[in-house]
Amino acid sequence: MAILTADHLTKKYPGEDAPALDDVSLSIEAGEFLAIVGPSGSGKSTLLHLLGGVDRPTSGSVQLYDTDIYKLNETQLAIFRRRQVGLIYQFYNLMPELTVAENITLPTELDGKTVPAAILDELLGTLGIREKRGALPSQLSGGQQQRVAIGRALIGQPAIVLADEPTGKLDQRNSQEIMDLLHQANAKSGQTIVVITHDPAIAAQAGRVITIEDGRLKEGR
Ligand SMILES: Nc1ncnc2c1ncn2[C@@H]1O[C@H](COP(=O)(O)OP(=O)(O)OP(=O)(O)O)[C@@H](O)[C@H]1O
Repeated sequence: MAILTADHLTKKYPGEDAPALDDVSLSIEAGEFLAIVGPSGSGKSTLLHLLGGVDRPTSGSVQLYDTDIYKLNETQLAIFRRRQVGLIYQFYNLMPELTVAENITLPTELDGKTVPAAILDELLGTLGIREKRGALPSQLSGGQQQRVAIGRALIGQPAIVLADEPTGKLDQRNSQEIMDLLHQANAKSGQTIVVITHDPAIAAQAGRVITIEDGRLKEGR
């Protein structure tokens, strides 16, 4: 069953001649682990942002479950994104003044809900950062910060997790550990995951790989 369907997505940034993304259509199955690869500047991040409702396309549509997300107004889209999309970035993007536990529970709390203590505890344990729950991001290594970001993305069991070069700043061992956590969420909970990567070894572990070149979708496997 397709969880997400992107139809004829085109994105032209203001002032740019060529579109960053040019008529891309794809569908993502529930429970898929998809890697997006391609040269620098080819449009991978632009595609990821459009899949997650972070930016708006110039034309085309994205349907997540039965919601045509770009028909939503800004407020509706922000709420939808918070509930249905987990975002992970290369630079972690944690709130510096919040603790590990507070960073992870923030999206849920913004929704007016509380994360049960046992669920938070289990997730912290899975991520291997239980003893860091009261620490601030500045007191953590890069790998630990990315674990927090993964926790924040997974806690609400979103429809889809979108990760933009999640291991781009990490050494090989930490990179593999981060990927193992994402694969574990995919295998155990059926979490649908899309990862942009430049690393062939990481792409090789995905269930499907698509290639973006010059804003267009090339053949994948
Ligand atoms: N906000 C923006 N305004 C104008 N142009 C942009 C903007 N964001 C991206 N671009 C341009 O769109 C094209 C695609 O960028 P994008 O970041 O999607 O590529 P990418 O494949 O993710 O690159 P990288 O692998 O280097 O992260 C590039 O030419 C880039 O310069």
